[in-house]
Amino acid sequence: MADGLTLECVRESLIRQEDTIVFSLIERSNYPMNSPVYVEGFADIPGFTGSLVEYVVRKTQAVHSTVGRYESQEEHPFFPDNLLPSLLPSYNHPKVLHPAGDAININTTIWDMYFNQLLPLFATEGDDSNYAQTAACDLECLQALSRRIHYGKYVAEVKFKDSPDDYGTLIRAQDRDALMKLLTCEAIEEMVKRRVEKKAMAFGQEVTLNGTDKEVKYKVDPFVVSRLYEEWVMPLTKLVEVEYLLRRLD
Ligand SMILES: C=C(O[C@@H]1C=C(C(=O)O)C=C[C@H]1O)C(=O)O
Repeated sequence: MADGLTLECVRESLIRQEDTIVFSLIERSNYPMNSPVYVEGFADIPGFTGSLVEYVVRKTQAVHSTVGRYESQEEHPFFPDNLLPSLLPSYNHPKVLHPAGDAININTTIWDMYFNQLLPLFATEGDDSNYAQTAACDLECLQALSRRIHYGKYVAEVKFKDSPDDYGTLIRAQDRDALMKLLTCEAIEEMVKRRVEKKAMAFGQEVTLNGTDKEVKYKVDPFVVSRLYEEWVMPLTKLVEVEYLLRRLD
């Protein structure tokens, strides 16, 4: 995103990212829970002791880092240790964020939320042995959620630029609670919740050719998607916003 960062274009990006999140949850819902994917040591991979999903995320993100994925300020790896630098020439991604924000990475919290809170809400019980496919879907969900939540840095930057005096006073006082209050817009949050619920209905509807089906079935419960946003996605985005603002004048 170029220098002309506005709240409107930041909000548009968040709206587009809702589509990616809803679709990634729908893709994951094609598989049951497949719990062996999450059991440490189950895959018995030589030289590796974690779970299959951890293996897939680590290896995929390691490859992506060698082609420059994490040079973009919009991207955050789940396992930042030991990532290799990019083999390609720099893409010259515009650096619109304050460099002190680069250190903010809450993917550990996102990982925990996804596996311990969200997945049990929407994955059906069962095991169909599609472990690699399941782990690949989890990776897509995690990346989509991580990108959206860390986009809070852009939200914070644009809000700071729009009202530098109001934010500046609170940043100098390092007043976390007041910053949270100032950046919160409840009317927007209400719209986000309603919109993602509607998207889950529209994108996840089972389409049939005969019009006699009385009960519409959804691949992912629209209420779960709305709850995901209310309880985790928006609060974590705002947490990133506050963390970013606290460092904005460093
Ligand atoms: C993104 C914004 O800032 C805050 C974060 C929101 C979110 O995570 O969706 C929504 C409203 C605000 O509380 C905004 O004002 O648009």
